[in-house]
Amino acid sequence: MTDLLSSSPLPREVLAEAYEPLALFHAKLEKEGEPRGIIGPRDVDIIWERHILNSAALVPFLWEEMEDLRSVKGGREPIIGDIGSGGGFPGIIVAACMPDVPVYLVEPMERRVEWLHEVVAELGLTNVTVVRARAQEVTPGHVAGNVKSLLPRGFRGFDIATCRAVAPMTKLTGMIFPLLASGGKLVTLKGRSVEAELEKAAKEMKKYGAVHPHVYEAPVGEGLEPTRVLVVNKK
Ligand SMILES: C[S@@+](CC[C@H](N)C(=O)[O-])C[C@H]1O[C@@H](n2cnc3c(N)ncnc32)[C@H](O)[C@@H]1O
Repeated sequence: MTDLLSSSPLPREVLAEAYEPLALFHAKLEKEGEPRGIIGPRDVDIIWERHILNSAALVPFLWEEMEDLRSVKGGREPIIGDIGSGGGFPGIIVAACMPDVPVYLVEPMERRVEWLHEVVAELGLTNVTVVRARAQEVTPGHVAGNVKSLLPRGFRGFDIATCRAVAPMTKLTGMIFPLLASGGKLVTLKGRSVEAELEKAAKEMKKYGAVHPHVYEAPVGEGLEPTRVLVVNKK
């Protein structure tokens, strides 16, 4: 099976300098993704669109939030935590597109963690740390002993948390906001039901100091269906 976008110039145009490493990721996904349970059988010919370009739609929003954070963090480089990375979405794509930003991939499942280590090595990504843990185990003040050494010294939370397809906002809020630094942001890919999710999660959002939610339509590439990005600030 061949990816519908493999002969298109679009991936290279959208990904620019990240195209080369992400083409390696694409090749690995095409060959090993389905047998290793990383992607579904119906995804094999839409890896560029559904997984790689879809994840990359988050990146312009991350640059913007990083600018915001840099101005209040006194020049300290913000760190990103991708929570529930699975096969590396969006975390691997974010790391390839932002090679100077430290990205932590937080994923509890051993099989996926093994895959993520391989991907990081094969793509030559030097800004990624794979952390085998549940979100609750990288929460400042409750960091599990076995993951402490993987996180920055004096870890006070991620400045930005990214994620895709991990949980609805009612559940995601309690998972993500405790592991964000104060003033941090959740920047997540969401489906069409995002407004309804936000409405249902009002109580949890209040409890965890999740404020100013904004939903954006995010382009994936010319001729492709856009996706949606939700940005929420931590008080
Ligand atoms: C449906 S998959 C999505 C994977 C990837 N983000 C994607 O979009 O393809 C959800 C992932 O969240 C992980 N996960 C589940 N509970 C978690 C928790 N408490 N903390 C961190 N990750 C969790 C699962 O192991 C799984 O890899």
